[in-house]
Amino acid sequence: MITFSRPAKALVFGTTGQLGIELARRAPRGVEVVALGKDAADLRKPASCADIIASADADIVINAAAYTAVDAAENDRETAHAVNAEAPGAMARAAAARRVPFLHVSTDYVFDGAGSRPWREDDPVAPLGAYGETKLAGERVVMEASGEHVILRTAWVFSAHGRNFVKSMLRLGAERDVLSIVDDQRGGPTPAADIAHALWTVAQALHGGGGQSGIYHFAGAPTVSWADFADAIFAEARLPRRPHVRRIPTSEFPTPARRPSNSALDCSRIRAAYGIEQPDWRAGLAQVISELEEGR
Ligand SMILES: NC(=O)C1=CN([C@@H]2O[C@H](COP(=O)(O)OP(=O)(O)OC[C@H]3O[C@@H](n4cnc5c(N)ncnc54)[C@H](OP(=O)(O)O)[C@@H]3O)[C@@H](O)[C@H]2O)C=CC1
Ligand SMILES: Cc1cn([C@H]2C[C@H](O)[C@@H](COP(=O)(O)OP(=O)(O)O[C@H]3O[C@@H](C)C(=O)[C@@H](O)[C@H]3O)O2)c(=O)[nH]c1=O
Ligand SMILES: [Mg+2]
Repeated sequence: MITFSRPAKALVFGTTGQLGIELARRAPRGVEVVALGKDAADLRKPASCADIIASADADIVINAAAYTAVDAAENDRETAHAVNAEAPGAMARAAAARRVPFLHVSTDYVFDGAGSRPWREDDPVAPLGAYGETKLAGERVVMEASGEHVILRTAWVFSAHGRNFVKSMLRLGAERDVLSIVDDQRGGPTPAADIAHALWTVAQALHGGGGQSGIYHFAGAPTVSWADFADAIFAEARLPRRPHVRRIPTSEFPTPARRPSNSALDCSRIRAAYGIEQPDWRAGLAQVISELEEGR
């Protein structure tokens, strides 16, 4: 468990999502967490989120809220832009005015997925869809606020809560003998618990006066395809019968939003700056599945 050397008050936006839940569970010693759900802070109203920061007397602000429905965003760009870009911008400016660090989360979907080399933080961005575009716009306004900030780009997040690929596979796997899963999109599945730990580590460093602002990549290892990930899920889960994963190309699984083929993130910068290692997602997967099976 992380311990802060001086007491701190952390304002966390987002309580019901994968990351919001894990941030609350892993709150470091010495940190008072004030977590705000949509009822208390609606990111569709950026100015009201900024007002909360302006009057909160917090030492650190973490944004775990976002519009994450990748396909729905294609037809709901305005809402996605308000939540993923305008609100984080307003929040970052309010935090900067109070000289408080702002921690924000972004995505591998800012990249177009070309090539096979893991993406570095300063590689060219070119999102393929509305979700990625609005998240990229969010990164830019957070940086332009010019306060102390860390933007953690992560990928393929999973946990026992919320909507994610692991839970989708367990649900579909209980219903079908064969699942067709894309095998030509590769990335690093990332346990939400490990992202929470990384963010609290960064928060501790910034609060203690160390730590460098900027964008950092943080995703699980090893890099796999969605089909590989599905196989690993079925190997770990205790389903009555193990479904067969049929490996298909993306062309056989049409979706409203395009996804990157290569989503792998090079995570060396955060190791150098903060000593944060890439987690092995297989350990996190075992934990998430046992948490889900205990809950049954
Ligand atoms: N999920 C993934 O695979 C990935 C996620 N990310 C990023 O990581 C971060 C955390 O994602 P994750 O925890 O998985 O997301 P979830 O979809 O699990 O949770 C999103 C959270 O945002 C909240 N939210 C949505 N709209 C609003 C709004 N208008 N006002 C206030 N709160 C709102 C939701 O609240 P409610 O439930 O009430 O709607 C929920 O608490 C995000 O920045 C996301 O873009 C990056 C890469 C991959
Ligand atoms: C359910 C299903 C999905 N798929 C494919 C579709 C897609 O390419 C891939 C994963 O599906 P999902 O809907 O979970 O993926 P998606 O919602 O695109 O997940 C993304 O969410 C956002 C928020 C991010 O930031 C990304 O990092 C990424 O995690 O698997 C199949 O091939 N077969 C299936 O039966
Ligand atoms: Mg999805």
